[in-house]
Amino acid sequence: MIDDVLQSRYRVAHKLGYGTYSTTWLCRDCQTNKYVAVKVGTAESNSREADVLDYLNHSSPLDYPGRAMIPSVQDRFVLHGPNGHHPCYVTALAMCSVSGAKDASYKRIFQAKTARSLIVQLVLAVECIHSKGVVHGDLHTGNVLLRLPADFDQLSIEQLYERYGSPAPEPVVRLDGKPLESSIPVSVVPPIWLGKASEQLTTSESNVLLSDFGEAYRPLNEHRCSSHAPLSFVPPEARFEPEQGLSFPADIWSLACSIWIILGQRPLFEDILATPDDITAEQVDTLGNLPLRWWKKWEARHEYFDESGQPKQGRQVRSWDDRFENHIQFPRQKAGIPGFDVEEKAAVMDMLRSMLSFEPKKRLTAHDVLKCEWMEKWALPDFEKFHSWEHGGCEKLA
Ligand SMILES: Nc1ncnc2c1ncn2[C@@H]1O[C@H](COP(=O)(O)OP(=O)(O)OP(=O)(O)O)[C@@H](O)[C@H]1O
Repeated sequence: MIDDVLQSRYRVAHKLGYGTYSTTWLCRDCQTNKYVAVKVGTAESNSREADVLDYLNHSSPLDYPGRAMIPSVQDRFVLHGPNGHHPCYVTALAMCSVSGAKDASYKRIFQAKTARSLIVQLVLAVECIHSKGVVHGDLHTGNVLLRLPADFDQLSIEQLYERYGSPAPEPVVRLDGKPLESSIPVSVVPPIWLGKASEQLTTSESNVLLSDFGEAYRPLNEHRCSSHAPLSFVPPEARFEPEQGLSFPADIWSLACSIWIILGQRPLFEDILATPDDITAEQVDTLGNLPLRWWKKWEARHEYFDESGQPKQGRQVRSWDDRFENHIQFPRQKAGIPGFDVEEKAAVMDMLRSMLSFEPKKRLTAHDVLKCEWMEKWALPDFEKFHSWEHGGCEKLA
């Protein structure tokens, strides 16, 4: 696939990564001399994601600042291969995801100004899609991409390889030694890494693209009762009240969990080897009692709590405040990266607490989040230093 030219236009330079239903390739657009990402769906997969992106980019209102963080579909086509028809679409190339930048870092922390700017952009993006009646449905930091600087396009493919490494194909072999079927590629290429470690990312480089709209839905037209987001980002109503259908507040829960991990080092609800019951217990430890109807429905509650709702003896319980200290402030201090003062901590905790109400209807909307004290006093000013709000969108200044 490397070096192929798709549609007589997109030269495949490297692989960016893959998911369940697609592989994304780094290509050079020979018409514009710019790099792009070409997402190639698995055979016979649908083109829903590109349809959602087209809708978000072309439906009114057009003047939401968050539209700048929604990728636009530059081109669409279908490739025909031995496995069938593959829907493809072309978007801007990104550097890496927010979670990728953290994974590339030993410290796993963003500078405070960078974190604030990333959060503003993520909330603006969510406000924009909600205003158009769309729920993202899979919000987490792996789906928050960071744009590349414009001068990246000046690199030739040779210079790209010199700086980031050439593709290194590895042969595909069957463990039983038999020959490959004709539908299997003879080699595969490990993805390129264009990103940076989280603490090295400056505010002016922190330009967000919200990606992966494969799970997006319009709650007014479609009943969605499950969430495919990673376990620690899944809203509790998906577990306790799926029959009610998920809606915009489900994104707000996942948005709060994403904000937490951008501010600190570790997720709000620890998900390593966790079961859905472990996550519910973490949520109760952090946020207090579940609504009674959910509490009664939760069969495993006796493993974590006694009849009066007190944590079982010997179980380590970490409060909301402990988590802020241990997940956000202490790792920052240890990494030598400034944390948040008492006043800012109170404002950010207040905002997150109101986004993490167990009752979906009581959660803030994305629009409300933008009006919170923390946003107005701390986050928006940092964001505005590097971005302007002109032209109905938001453009990078620096
Ligand atoms: N525009 C882009 N620029 C750079 N990298 C990208 C771009 N789009 C996707 N990627 C990378 O490609 C990989 C696959 O992303 P993709 O959104 O296709 O799948 P996913 O979310 O990992 O999985 P799934 O298809 O199961 O939802 C990820 O590592 C992602 O960071």
